[in-house]
Amino acid sequence: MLFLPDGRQMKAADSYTIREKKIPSLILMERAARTFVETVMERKLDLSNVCVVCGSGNNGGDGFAIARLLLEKGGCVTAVMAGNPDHCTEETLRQMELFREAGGTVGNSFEEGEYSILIDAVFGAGLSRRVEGDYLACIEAMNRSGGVKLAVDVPSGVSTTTGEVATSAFRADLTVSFQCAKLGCVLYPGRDYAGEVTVTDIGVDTSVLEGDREAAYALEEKDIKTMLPKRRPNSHKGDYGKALIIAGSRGMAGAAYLAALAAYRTGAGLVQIYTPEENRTILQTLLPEAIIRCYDFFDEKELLRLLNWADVVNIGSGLGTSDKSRRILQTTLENVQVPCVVDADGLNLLAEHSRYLSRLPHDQFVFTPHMKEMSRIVKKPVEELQRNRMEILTQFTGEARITCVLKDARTCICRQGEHPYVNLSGNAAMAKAGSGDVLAGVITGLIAQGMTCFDGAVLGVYLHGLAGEAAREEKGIYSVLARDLADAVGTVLKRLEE
Ligand SMILES: NC(=O)C1=CN([C@@H]2O[C@H](COP(=O)(O)OP(=O)(O)OC[C@H]3O[C@@H](n4cnc5c(N)ncnc54)[C@H](O)[C@@H]3O)[C@@H](O)[C@H]2O)[C@@H](O)CC1
Ligand SMILES: Nc1ncnc2c1ncn2[C@@H]1O[C@H](COP(=O)(O)OP(=O)(O)O)[C@@H](O)[C@H]1O
Ligand SMILES: [K+]
Repeated sequence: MLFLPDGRQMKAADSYTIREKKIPSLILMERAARTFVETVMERKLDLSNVCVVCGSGNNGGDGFAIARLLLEKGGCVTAVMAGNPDHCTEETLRQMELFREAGGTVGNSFEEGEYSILIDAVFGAGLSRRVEGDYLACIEAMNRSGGVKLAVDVPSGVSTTTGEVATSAFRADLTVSFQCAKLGCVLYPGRDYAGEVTVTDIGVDTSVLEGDREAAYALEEKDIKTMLPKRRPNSHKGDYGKALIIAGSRGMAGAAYLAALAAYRTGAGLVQIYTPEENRTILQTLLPEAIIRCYDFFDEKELLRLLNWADVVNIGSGLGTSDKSRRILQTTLENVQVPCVVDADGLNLLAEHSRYLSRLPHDQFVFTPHMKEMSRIVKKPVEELQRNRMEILTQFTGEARITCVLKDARTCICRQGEHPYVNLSGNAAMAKAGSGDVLAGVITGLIAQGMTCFDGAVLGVYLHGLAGEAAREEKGIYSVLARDLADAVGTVLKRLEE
């Protein structure tokens, strides 16, 4: 598992390390600079005309230390103090002095031009407001200049909390981040400004973040094995859960198919689809392994019987928003006693009838909205959600007390009392109809096998992204279909088995 702290959280970890581990700030700075320069040397970059632009905070201190170490490597290096020297931190002043003692010169304004390497050490994790005035002009001039562009810790101008760029930010080819990638460098648009992100170990103790429920995590491939439900030799289908998929409407049999297929591919023992009568033949043909139960009209008794049968329910993919669908959703939300994944039209109906939210019989619900569906639920524009996704998601899950998977190129998963997760797997091949139905099916399949709603959601999203990577490998970024994703879940799980 990786921490993805924002600036405040990283500062807390830095301070903890300085205070409790007795590692002086100047030593951490020296380590940061050394690992940065190691990265430059490993990549055999041209040191013939290096410019390091420094701010007055500790990011600037890193910059001066980097300038000095590159000078020692034989580089031709100039440094620029872009900030107000009177506001320099003690460490930054000391680093500037050391650079001068080593023979370096410090300019006081950045000259636009051609460099072999241009290093941005203006702002790091301490950015606290919009970049304006001389700073803005400096960053824009840096962006117009030539050379390999490297950012120290964070590209200046990117919010470490949201990834937002309020005015402008440095456009890096490579960002060398210390100890952890910062949250804002994995969320968009910050991700685009950061370029490639590499993380170096400078010995900051991040254990203090374990106690901070706001600090975000990301899964890594090595985490999956311990999380995946086990399959025992002496077992039968009943041991891996009965999943009820309430999905599909006229012309939308595919959504039910994809969700059910994905639940099976993920390992669910038995999948039953509840869908309109006209989908019977299609689904029976596409997925003979599933039980197909069909309806012509709303039959409350039958629905309650099915809800009673299931170990996990998945409702909403392609369900439609007719009155019949609404009644099915309402009955399900009010009566289901097992974990329940609500997707797509289930969420659209819920947004129209927000009173259903206050009547959920328990907290074992997983909502899987994409940005537009979430905007309908929380009644905020998509742009606001994109700018401030974590805060809005945290507030929503605090009030609704459910697990919520907010889907996007960087999907975020939240539940009150848990660390939020940001998903780092997947790619743009997945931006295609039906991908979300597959995700709902994967999460349902994991919960069917006994995972909690939150763990099933976190792992499901990560696996779904890995499946996207495997499918892209085989079919290419343009041609992956949602059903390839469901099949690729199998490829990924098999790889993990080996
Ligand atoms: N001991 C530590 O805390 C360590 C810090 N490190 C480096 O220090 C950085 C964090 O240093 P700081 O906390 O000093 O923060 P920064 O150097 O990122 O910047 C903070 C300074 O910029 C000002 N500022 C913030 N936003 C501004 C804006 N939009 N316009 C104008 N001024 C603005 C602040 O008032 C403050 O003076 C990290 O990113 C990392 O590079 C590393 O050296 C490792 C150790
Ligand atoms: N560019 C991308 N990078 C990574 N994942 C993506 C990208 N685009 C889409 N996805 C993933 O694909 C899924 C799309 O879901 P959704 O929009 O609900 O599709 P649908 O409703 O058509 O099934 C989500 O899980 C999302 O995270
Ligand atoms: K920077």
